[in-house]
Amino acid sequence: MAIEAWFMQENGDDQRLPHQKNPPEYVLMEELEKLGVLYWPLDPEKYENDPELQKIREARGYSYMDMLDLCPEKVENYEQKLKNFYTEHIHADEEIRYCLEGSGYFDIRDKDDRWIRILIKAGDLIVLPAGIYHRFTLDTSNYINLMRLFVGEPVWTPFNRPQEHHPARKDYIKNLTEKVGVQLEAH
Ligand SMILES: CSCCC(=O)C(=O)O
Ligand SMILES: [Fe+2]
Repeated sequence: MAIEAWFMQENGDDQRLPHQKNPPEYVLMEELEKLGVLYWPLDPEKYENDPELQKIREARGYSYMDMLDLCPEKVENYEQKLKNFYTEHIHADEEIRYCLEGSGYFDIRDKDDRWIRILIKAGDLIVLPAGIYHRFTLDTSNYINLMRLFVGEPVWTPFNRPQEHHPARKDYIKNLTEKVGVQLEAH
């Protein structure tokens, strides 16, 4: 199964709706790859003892892992956390999430600063590169259970936009410029 992604139609509607354009404009994995996104489809039933997951963790140094079961009973400051997740931000490191149950949307900015909405569902392991502007929302299913991975001691700190002088942002832009030859405007 491939990952599903599309350019967003931004309007004032509920963030949990798909926000597809009419007609829809889908984005292929190869375009996401150019933006630095990585993706593996895995078997979520096997997550506790999955040689494929193990291989990825070893290859990329993902030594740390924990679970984020996004429901109001299990998460402190649930509403505030959801708000923070949907505030456009970057991190100094990769954001690595493996969806075990439920689903949700990761929105990322493309090279022209357009929002691409990525549907993440059970079995999807996704890596967002350090320095990419992004945000996250639940979808109308209102539930997701995620594995969080990290290289070494985890740092989850979000840096809200604008962050044009953040080293991770500068590095990201530099890589993107070299890779696809685009010049991003500072915002
Ligand atoms: C719910 S995981 C994704 C949210 C996010 O972008 C983050 O935690 O930094
Ligand atoms: Fe994030």
